[in-house]
Amino acid sequence: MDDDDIDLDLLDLLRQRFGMSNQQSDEVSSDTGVLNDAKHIYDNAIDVSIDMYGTKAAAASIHTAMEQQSYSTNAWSQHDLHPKLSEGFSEVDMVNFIFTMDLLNFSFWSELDAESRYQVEYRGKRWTGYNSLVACLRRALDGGVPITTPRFWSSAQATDEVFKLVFFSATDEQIPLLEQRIALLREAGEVLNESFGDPEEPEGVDDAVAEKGAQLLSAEESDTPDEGQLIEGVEHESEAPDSNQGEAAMSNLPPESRPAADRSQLIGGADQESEVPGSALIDGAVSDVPPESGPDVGMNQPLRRTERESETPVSAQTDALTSDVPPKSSPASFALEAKERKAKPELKPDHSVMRLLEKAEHSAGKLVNLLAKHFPCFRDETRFDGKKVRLLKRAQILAADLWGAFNGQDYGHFDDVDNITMFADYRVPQMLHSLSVLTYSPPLDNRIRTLQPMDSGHSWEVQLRGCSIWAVELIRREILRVHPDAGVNAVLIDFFLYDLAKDKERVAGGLAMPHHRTRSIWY
Ligand SMILES: Nc1nc2c(c(CN[C@H]3C=C[C@H](O)[C@@H]3O)cn2[C@@H]2O[C@H](COP(=O)(O)O)[C@@H](O)[C@H]2O)c(=O)[nH]1
Repeated sequence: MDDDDIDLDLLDLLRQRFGMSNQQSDEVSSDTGVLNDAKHIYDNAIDVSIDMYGTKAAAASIHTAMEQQSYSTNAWSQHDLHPKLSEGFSEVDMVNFIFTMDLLNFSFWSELDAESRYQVEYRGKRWTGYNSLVACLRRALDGGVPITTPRFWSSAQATDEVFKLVFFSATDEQIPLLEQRIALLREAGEVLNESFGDPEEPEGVDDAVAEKGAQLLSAEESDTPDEGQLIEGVEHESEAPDSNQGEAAMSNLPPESRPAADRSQLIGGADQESEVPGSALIDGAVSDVPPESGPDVGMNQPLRRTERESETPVSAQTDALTSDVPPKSSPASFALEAKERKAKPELKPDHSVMRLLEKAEHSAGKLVNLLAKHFPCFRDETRFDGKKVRLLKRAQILAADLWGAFNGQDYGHFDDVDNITMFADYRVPQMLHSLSVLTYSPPLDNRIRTLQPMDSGHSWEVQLRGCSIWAVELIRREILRVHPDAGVNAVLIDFFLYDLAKDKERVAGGLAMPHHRTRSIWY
């Protein structure tokens, strides 16, 4: 071999040494590295620590409560707004809905009070937080906008105005990071089309069909006064404040296409009757909520699960702020109404997300790594103590939501779902602190109590997120140490803690300790 020849073996060795191996371009590991990175953060954290006694007590209480409630993946479908096969969603509809949802599943917290904060009107109720996102998606689908079809996002019909109507608010506050959400959808649509699209499928959305979807948005009047339909025609009640670009853009729309916003119906959520009985605090776990401050929702008082089946689930009631209005028909029946009312545009199914799932070969870890590899917006990584750390919250919750929605079958079947960690958001850390699992240094504690934001990537934020992941891992290990057959994993513990946090927030008017405030697309 003379000097000019490239030593391909050496090149391959170097590529593999520096993680550039072209093998990786075809295959991904099933190891996400998140748990190891969380342990690294915990081992080097100085402002967040994990209390052993609090962790043991929380593990016992969480296990008891989960047993009492037979908490399982079934809880996922008990959420009133989550799409269900039984409602007429096909498998591809479900997969695309969940991908869209977890693409945008971040940063819903608001500086405003319950009445003024961003909220979405759907099925005669007002929804906030995570539920506001799910309500937006369902409302758009009811209104004939193919918001969960990836091909639509980068099509000519998906204008900024259309997106802004999808997320339009029942108050003056628009959804946080609206511009970023629109950009993420377009970017993800391009990636899906380029890397996972079906060559036989048309490049863009069928214009005539998408045009009908857009027309439904701006129709002058709907035949049936239907909260579920994107509301058209009525003059926007108030001029959009300058700071609210999204609303301002909408106020530039022709009046007939601006969403109505009848804010007179808003009823404060906090003074709503509590559905969930108050209950003794969790044995052994000291809560931040002093007893005299009113009933707290401990974990040993099972949520009235039957109510969750028949009524808006407790975790969603925080977000249902208005008077009862008979819930809107489900998308399946709406589709029939739409056929009578207008020719509901039938978009050809977009299988690109399904192809992405097939590439993961029923490995949640591979799916998470594929998402991080192909989609910058899922690449939830940062640096801590001089080391790159991966947290991958939305990539992991996407795998978990599929697992929950399909009850671990079909497109929700993952052989390694137990390797998925807690999802490092802002809600579960708050719950872990209120259970005395996480403790904070005085300056961090003060920063959170005084509602001062912290930058994305700040050491405090990374410690909160990493230590939360590790704390849930320790809770999982403790439950299985005492109850080897408990059948819990970090996903179910996380889902349970999130739902519990929402229940406590609804019943106790918010947890005594607020959550940390970072405006971020990562969680
Ligand atoms: N760790 C964790 N974080 C979660 C969820 C969920 C909802 N999951 C549903 C699926 C199954 C469960 O039963 C839930 O019904 C949303 N979030 C995050 O919280 C924040 C929103 O909070 P708030 O503004 O208060 O709604 C935001 O960062 C959002 O990404 C979860 O489960 N775990």
